[in-house]
Amino acid sequence: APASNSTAHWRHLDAAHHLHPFSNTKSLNAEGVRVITHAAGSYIFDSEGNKILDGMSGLWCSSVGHGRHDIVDAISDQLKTLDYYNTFFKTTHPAAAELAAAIAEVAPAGMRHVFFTSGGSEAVDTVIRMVRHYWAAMGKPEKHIFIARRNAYHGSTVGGASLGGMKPMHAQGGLPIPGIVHVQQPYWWAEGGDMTPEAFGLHAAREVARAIDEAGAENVAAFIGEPIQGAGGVVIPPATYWPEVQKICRERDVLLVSDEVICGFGRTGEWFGCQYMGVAPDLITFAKGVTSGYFPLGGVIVGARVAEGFIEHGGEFNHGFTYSGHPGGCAAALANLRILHGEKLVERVKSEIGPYLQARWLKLAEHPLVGEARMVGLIGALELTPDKARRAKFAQEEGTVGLLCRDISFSEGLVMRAVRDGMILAPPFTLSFAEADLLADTAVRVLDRTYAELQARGWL
Ligand SMILES: Cc1ncc(COP(=O)(O)O)c(CNc2cccc(C(=O)O)c2)c1O
Repeated sequence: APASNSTAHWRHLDAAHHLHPFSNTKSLNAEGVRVITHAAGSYIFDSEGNKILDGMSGLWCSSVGHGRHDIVDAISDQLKTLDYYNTFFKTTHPAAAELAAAIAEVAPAGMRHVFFTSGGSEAVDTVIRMVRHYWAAMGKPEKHIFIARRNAYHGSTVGGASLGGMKPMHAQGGLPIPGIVHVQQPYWWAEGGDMTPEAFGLHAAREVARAIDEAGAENVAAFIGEPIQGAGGVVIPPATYWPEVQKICRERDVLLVSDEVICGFGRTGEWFGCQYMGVAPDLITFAKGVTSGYFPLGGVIVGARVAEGFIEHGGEFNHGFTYSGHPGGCAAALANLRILHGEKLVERVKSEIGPYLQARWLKLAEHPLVGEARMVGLIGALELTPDKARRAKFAQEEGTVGLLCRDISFSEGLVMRAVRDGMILAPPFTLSFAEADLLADTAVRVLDRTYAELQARGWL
């Protein structure tokens, strides 16, 4: 039998017992899973001793980097004092109250209330229930429909996956649930045609107006969107998009929900992505970067209009989770926020490491394989194409080139994620300038190797 601390041992146990998220377990087991054993700073290490630059901050979450023992100690101290108690039935605990206040402090003006969950999907599902309850409490129960975008990602619960616009997710489980309308996404590269980005931004925003008017504004509860669509491929909307959406929603008394599970807590160089886009939502969902992934935590930040209506007229809200406000998650988030404040990491994303990496990243558009390079704060994407002028797709099945490039990147010691035939990036806020240079230099090598491989296959 393989040694108990060997790759073979962990692969054996994993293949025999572990069903992975978003995976084809059969092909994963045939290929063999990579065992990540530890992490430090901007790096992850696998059981074969490979050191890999974590260009995705895990899954968009490790904002302050790996191995922060001050967060670990804060969690440990909290759990030794209070391992668990709930926030149902007229109880709270210090960390929950303190974290709600600390989030209200950094949230956009007027957003002073927080509902806690264990992750982003639960936060999104909470919004569906909270918003519909709000409108009913306002005497308008018919305002129940949500407008969301095609190719949006809002989680993997029945509600979150229904609000999301990813067809493969809808196909498994008979989704979406009723009362959800999807509209065009503001994805200029693939859908902008001959329009300028500015014109396309307005065009995509007006799809929201059309959808609301078709459903009847009196039946529409809210619009939900990610400031920048993350899992959809880092779709950065033209600057004209969000202000127009906000105007359209205000004219029709439709609430605005900013899903900031990825964009929240500094990823764009602002505390929240809606601030980067210049809009003021009624609700914000968050998770991931609120604890830098050290402990599961998510939630909803509620603005004045909904909070006031909800508190004054909502009565008992029949919704919540066992771990809503878990002491461990709250302690992790408080320690994480202390680091974000103490090391001025949001400003660092906005004014130092963000601009530095952006300069290197945007230059990649000069590479023959890259049709567009885009980055805001520390979230970016490359669009690979065989014909830049036509923004053409590859002849091969969409995603084939992306996965090839992703595998080459891993072999070169850099994690980048593939989405369709693009590469996406979201490194830790603590990335050093030297690591940013290493990342950019490696990306060039990855693109060169991918280009050579495509030529060898006759695909270019
Ligand atoms: C905008 C948004 N909203 C909700 C969720 C759901 O959060 P939870 O996963 O914590 O339930 C997300 C999560 N985003 C997410 C999750 C898993 C993988 C990837 C990827 O890009 O590969 C992205 C997200 O990005």
